[in-house]
Amino acid sequence: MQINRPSELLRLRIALIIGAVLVLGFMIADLMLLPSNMYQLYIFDRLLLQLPIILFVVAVSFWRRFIQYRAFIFAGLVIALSYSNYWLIWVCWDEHSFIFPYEGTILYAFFCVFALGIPFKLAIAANVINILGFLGLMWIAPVYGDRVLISVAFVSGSLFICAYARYRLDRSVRMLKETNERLLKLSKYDPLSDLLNRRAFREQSEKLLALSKRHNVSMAVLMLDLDDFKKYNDSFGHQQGDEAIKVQARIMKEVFKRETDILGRYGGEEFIVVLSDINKEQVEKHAKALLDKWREAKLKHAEGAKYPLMSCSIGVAYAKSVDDISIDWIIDEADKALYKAKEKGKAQFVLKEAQC
Ligand SMILES: Nc1nc2c(ncn2[C@@H]2O[C@H](COP(=O)(O)OP(=O)(O)OP(=O)(O)O)[C@@H](O)[C@H]2O)c(=O)[nH]1
Repeated sequence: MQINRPSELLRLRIALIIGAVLVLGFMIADLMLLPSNMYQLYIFDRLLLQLPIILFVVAVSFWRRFIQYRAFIFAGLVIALSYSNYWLIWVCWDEHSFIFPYEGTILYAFFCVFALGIPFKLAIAANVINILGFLGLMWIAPVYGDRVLISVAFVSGSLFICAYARYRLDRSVRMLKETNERLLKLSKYDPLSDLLNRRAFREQSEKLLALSKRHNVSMAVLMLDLDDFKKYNDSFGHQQGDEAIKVQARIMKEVFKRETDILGRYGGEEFIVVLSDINKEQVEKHAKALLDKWREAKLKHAEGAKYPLMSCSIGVAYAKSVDDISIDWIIDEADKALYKAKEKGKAQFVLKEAQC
């Protein structure tokens, strides 16, 4: 699925600014807790280290490849913020014997992983680096005394839960996307032939007609119908009939390969193709190719069918100019041509030059 870049960028910038405001908000609470001789040190860490780091990332967000690399940048951000916090904990303890709380590390991790959206694998990597940093800090400066072990367990446990929650969330989002794609496909495609269903076909052909009108190009509609299909079904069974429908769809896909070609299942054994910007000779060539491919398929027909091999009849409506035509009208013209092809003996095509 394609992400909407401008709104995603804006959302991330707002999240970063909220992060910066939270750092400032926590400063007020922390300053009430800290002895005044540590203000300078604390303000240095928050205003001259952490805040510039966040603002640097805001500035980097204007880089044109930011969206592509954002996960790595945010992983770097959470590591930088956590290590600046470790530095503060260490200096507070080393120079002032003050026990600075470690909870900020956990807040940074949850904020960056969930609000900024660091994906699971990078969240694991960043959190492992941060846990190792915390272990190192406790090794060189056992700030929390006999609570060191429980502090290490609390930080490691919280960062692990953070990464695991990200894993679950990523998995749920992935499953939701897959389900959505499946539902979208089901709502657009006929499951048996894997061609567009009637509704989706109509939508797309209306769009193609509008486009053809704008560019003043031609349009053709081919209506295909399997010959004596009732007899085939009655002889070989419905399931075998379904196989013949699949062969028809395969043949259509082999013949019509342009991105703009619209292929649909119009009804039971009726199929439809809409082509744009094409000349009459090319359309005739395609119709012949469809008939040839049926001959090559050599699908034995039922006893009593007009031909020994399965075939289809094709009605073609060709409009050199589409200025005044509607999709219903040109389909109707193709239907009339199909009727003629059936009348003339089936296994052939009839082309009608459509003029309003
Ligand atoms: N197996 C199968 N048969 C289908 C499906 N949809 C429609 N049919 C059958 O298609 C047959 C269409 O029969 P008719 O409309 O009488 O046309 P026909 O026998 O092909 O005769 P002509 O069109 O004159 O050549 C019917 O027997 C339907 O049951 C389907 O999805 N699967």
